[in-house]
Amino acid sequence: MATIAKRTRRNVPAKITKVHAREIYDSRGNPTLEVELTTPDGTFRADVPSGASTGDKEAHELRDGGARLSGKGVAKAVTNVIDVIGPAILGQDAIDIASLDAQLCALDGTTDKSKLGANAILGVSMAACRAGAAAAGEPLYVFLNRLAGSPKMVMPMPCFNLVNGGVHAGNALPFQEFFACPTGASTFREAMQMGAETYHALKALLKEQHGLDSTGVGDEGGFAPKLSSPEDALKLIVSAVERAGLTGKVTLGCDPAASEMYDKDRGVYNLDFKKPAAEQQPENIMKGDDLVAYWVEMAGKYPLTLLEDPFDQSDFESHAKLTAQIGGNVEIVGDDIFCTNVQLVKEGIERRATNAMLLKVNQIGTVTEAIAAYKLCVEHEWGVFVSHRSGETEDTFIADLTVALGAGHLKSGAPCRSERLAKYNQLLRIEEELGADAQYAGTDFRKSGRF
Ligand SMILES: O=C(O)[C@@H](CO)OP(=O)(O)O
Ligand SMILES: [Mg+2]
Repeated sequence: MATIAKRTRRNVPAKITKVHAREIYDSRGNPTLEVELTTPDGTFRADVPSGASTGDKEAHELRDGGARLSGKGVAKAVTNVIDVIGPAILGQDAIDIASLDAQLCALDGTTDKSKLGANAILGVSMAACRAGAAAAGEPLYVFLNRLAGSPKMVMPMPCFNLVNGGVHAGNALPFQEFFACPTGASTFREAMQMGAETYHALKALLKEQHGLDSTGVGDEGGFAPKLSSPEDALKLIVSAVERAGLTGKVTLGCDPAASEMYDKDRGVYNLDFKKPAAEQQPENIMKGDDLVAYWVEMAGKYPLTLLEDPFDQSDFESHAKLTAQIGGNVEIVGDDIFCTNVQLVKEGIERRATNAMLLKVNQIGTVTEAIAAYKLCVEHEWGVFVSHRSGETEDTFIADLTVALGAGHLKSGAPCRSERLAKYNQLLRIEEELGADAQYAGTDFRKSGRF
């Protein structure tokens, strides 16, 4: 950590002198929010991402009424930042993130941030962290590490989303994300190379087996081939890993985003939900227990190390059954079921629903609350998997946050497309800056906050 140690922490107040916001566009071509916060150290920017397979209990993303071809705008959220939040926080110290975030929550006054918008609030919270880091004279990841009181900064194991399905792609694949996880790398740089090589091997395989038109990509940069069987996707990644000469070093992960395939009225999971009714097969309509058995089978057949949202967000029972059966070997991550919300995570811990939480800052709306959810997980020896959203920007905040927390793993899509690579490339820079002190999580990726 040579470079960092040489810096002297300034810790001068970072009085906020101006708050500005504007509408920009995300990686899906939809409007999203950008915030700029000015202190004597300069102007600090943060962009807010946006999800497609959102959890029912996520903090409220404020969108304007009416539909444009590019999706609903965020003009109201922009106005809330400029006219409501700005005047209220002028003169505040951006170094004191906890107080600032508490003030933002109080100003909103609702439990789901629906008055001002979680997007408006989060943009200010993230930009303030950047201003605070500048005032302290530290890189963002060091500032966030102290803010979280996390014992160790760790380079995360990146989970590369190589095959896209679900609501992120136009194919018939029911599961949303299939990951290649370079657990066997020894540095983050090597993990990146493994991810990129597996990606290229997969592209070549897809061309050979499914033709040129199979190499189009989904929302997160992974390929979206015309497959409908999830097992075919798992097999393809196993073959790509083999072709890249990385067998044993790269394992698999999957986020089926099962809330999307849950038929509430019938209480069943429909793995053919993207197919016309006439083509749906009875064996692909499953009850909770059938799907538990399906996942146990998949974990036995494939080198699966991580499984996110294997059931609907309301189905704590099936989550708990699966965690009891395979949780020792496979990290079972809750995304829609917890929404980075301390109250929901508490319930999950009591019911032993999973053994890890997905952390998305915009699901809860302030950096402070996301850190609180992280701390609760660490106390209970749960994993914390940091995540981008399917609608992303060039903002790299989550890269710094993941290192800062020592969360051990993150997902930021495929190793292609700049909004995804922005995070991975920032991690390459951080690893270089940490120098000899950089520790890569690798096979220990589940030891979030306990390295
Ligand atoms: O389900 C997820 O984990 C995410 C990110 O990959 O997708 P979205 O942002 O659409 O919710
Ligand atoms: Mg998910």
